[in-house]
Amino acid sequence: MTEPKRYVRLNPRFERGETLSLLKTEIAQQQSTTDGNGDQNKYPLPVKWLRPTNGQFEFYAIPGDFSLNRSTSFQSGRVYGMDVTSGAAVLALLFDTYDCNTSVKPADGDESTRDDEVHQLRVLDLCCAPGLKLCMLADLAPPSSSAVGVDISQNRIQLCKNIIKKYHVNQMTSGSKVDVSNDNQASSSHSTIRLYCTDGTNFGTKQLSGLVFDSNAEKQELQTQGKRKRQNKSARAREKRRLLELQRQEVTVAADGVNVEPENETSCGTEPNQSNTTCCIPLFDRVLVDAECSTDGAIKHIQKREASSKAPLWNDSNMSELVDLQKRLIESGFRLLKSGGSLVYSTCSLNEKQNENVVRWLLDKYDDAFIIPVSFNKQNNVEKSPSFVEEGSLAGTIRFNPFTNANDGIEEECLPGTGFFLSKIGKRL
Ligand SMILES: C[S@@+](CC[C@H](N)C(=O)[O-])C[C@H]1O[C@@H](n2cnc3c(N)ncnc32)[C@H](O)[C@@H]1O
Repeated sequence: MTEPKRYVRLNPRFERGETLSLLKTEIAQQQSTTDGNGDQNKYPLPVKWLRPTNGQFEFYAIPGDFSLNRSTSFQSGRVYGMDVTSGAAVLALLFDTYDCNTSVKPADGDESTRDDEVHQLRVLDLCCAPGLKLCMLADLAPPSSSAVGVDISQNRIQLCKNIIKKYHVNQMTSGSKVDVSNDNQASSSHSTIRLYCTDGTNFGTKQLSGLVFDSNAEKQELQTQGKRKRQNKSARAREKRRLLELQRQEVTVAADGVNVEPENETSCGTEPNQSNTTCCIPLFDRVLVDAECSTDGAIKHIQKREASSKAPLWNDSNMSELVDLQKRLIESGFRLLKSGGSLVYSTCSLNEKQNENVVRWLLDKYDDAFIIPVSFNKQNNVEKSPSFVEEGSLAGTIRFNPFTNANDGIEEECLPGTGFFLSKIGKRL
């Protein structure tokens, strides 16, 4: 099996030209120390089939054998190592120009439109760790939006925290560390990110708990403790108190009905100002359910499994448990979605049971759920979708198939690094 394709997404906090030029130099340097075929000059190569946002490409292909971890571009937080398919899920969730029935047809370099250009969004990522999609959601949502990430795994949520600190909290301006003395600017122009370590299948149904990170609180803490890397005892206690208070406020907002329509819709479906509303949190405009899956589409996971005899094999019994978890996750995400909002369900599996069948199950159970067909063929100067983008067995759903025989050079260069399924689902008003 060949090296899977690899991609980076540029961190918008840095000047793009500088980042691309640094990356190009680093690719050339690594290449000169290995037996490359001299073909590396073309990298980093923009991924054209994913339409640019704000006139700028989001993703660039890099050589499959480039050691990203060792590069300054990566270590300094200028680039995220992230597959294009993950980007496709985030863009489909935030931007309606990927919807098949939208009339918006951007011209070359035009800005993509978001259904809700000016208003801040409340976004939920129900299986968020390690957090690359969550970071992208927070980067591309309108200013002052809030992004809430939930994950059941403590280890993975810790990883997620570190990634958010690296890319969001420590770096707010071009090429420099965050100016913690200017907290207003920092918190008003970027999305706030909160992380909960808890079970996504029942998030919001009972007393809210598990808030482990808030990006604004983290910035304030940086301000208080300066550049010290390790927190002392009192800083940890202060952080704990602050998070508990923020968690309490998240619930109070819904219970008091402070946020007028449509925020007075709550996850418990109860009206504001009723005494039993303390268990409720405000619903979300957008929800991502990037569910736990068998990872059979991910080339690097396949390679790992081939190399290890310990990797779990899927049988009827654990597969049906997995599908059951996926159904509970998608149902929970749909319950937390506002009417008129949209949800993306995705996996890095190409197995119909974990994909189309889970979505079919939701559509059968909820009359107000419907598919919003998505397409990636409206990108610049390209009339048809790349051949590795296929429609799933359920109309309007999308599969990225990296095992396709790409039929032209450009497609070949920008084949996804993983098999991936995504479906966009709306909730009727
Ligand atoms: C495919 S990964 C998510 C990747 C992530 N969206 C990203 O882009 O970095 C699936 C995640 O689901 C989490 N998970 C599994 N069961 C869960 C549950 N019941 N509630 C919340 N998260 C869960 C796993 O810990 C894992 O981190």
